[in-house]
Amino acid sequence: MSALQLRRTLLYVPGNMPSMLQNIPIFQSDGVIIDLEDAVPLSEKDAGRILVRRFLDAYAQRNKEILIRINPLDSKWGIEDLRAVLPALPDGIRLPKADTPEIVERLDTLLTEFEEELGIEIGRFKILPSIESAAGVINSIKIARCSQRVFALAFGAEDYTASLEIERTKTGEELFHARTRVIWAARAAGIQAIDSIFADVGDMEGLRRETELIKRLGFTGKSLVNPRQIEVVHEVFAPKREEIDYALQVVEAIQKARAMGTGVISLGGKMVDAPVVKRALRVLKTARAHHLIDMDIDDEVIYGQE
Ligand SMILES: CC(C)(COP(=O)(O)OP(=O)(O)OC[C@H]1O[C@@H](n2cnc3c(N)ncnc32)[C@H](O)[C@@H]1OP(=O)(O)O)[C@@H](O)C(=O)NCCC(=O)NCCSC(=O)C[C@@](O)(CC(=O)O)C(=O)O
Ligand SMILES: [Mg+2]
Repeated sequence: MSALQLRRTLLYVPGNMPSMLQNIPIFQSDGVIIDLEDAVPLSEKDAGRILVRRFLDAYAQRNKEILIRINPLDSKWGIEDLRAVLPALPDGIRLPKADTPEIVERLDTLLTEFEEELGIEIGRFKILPSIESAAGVINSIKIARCSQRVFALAFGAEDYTASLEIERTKTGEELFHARTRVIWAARAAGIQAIDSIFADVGDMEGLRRETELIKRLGFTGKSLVNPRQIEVVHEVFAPKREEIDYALQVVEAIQKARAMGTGVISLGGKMVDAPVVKRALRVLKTARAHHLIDMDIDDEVIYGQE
């Protein structure tokens, strides 16, 4: 069984704020994105990257995935950001404004050069491209496939709406097509899809509604700006007891069907066949990753034994 790495919550932490950085070890998010880009004012770009390097050097017992959002590669800070932070071995780089596959390939090449210089395994540093413009959305399938390092696509709704010169609303109609294309691109490439931030940190019900929506669309996680948002998003992504119970019934039903020599069976009046079983196994793998069940989930249930 392939284990599922949960990335439900990636919390942004501004790289120029020592008081916020120091709490990273205690946050319950699946990962953090230490930001050197938009959260850090121009006057603090240099101080910010030095602070982040010091913080990472001291954070020996890493207990969550650490990504660094560098400044765009074509800005005057991007390469300096990489030079400063990579020796402290973050897990990967979140690349903002990833509008083309070429810019991601350029980062891939730079990461290889740094890995050679540092004498570490080639491919160690991962890439999370941020799709945050119309060009990025259109190119998202090429971006998802252009490097082995790309483990997910992230959507950035704030810059996306700014680039389209439109307002971002809480109902999100204006984001629907872009979100869907980012999800299609990521899923077609077999990688995860991470939704944008929800900026109103006081509106927990709004956050819950948006998270329920983006989960239904197919995102596997969400970027966050405030630690108080973590719990709500984890609650939404956790499979519900009824879903787990139904998934267990589906698996039992299909095993019975197979024993009878058929690939389809009725459960509570509804047809159960391979796609239903596939979804059930997904629920069970997610439940296992949430420690809600401890059984082994066997992909052979879908495909049968040879
Ligand atoms: C939003 C707000 C100002 C609210 O402040 P408030 O003061 O009202 O928050 P409170 O809840 O009162 O804070 C209670 C306690 O938690 C501490 N605390 C709060 N937030 C913390 C945190 N993030 N990390 C650690 N600690 C934290 C705080 O220091 C305090 O600690 P203490 O004083 O000790 O009690 C604050 O959260 C914040 O700055 N967030 C990060 C903002 C940021 O990184 N933006 C850039 C990334 S997005 C982007 O670029 C969009 C995107 O590019 C990409 C995309 O979408 O993916 C696109 O284009 O879309
Ligand atoms: Mg942005």
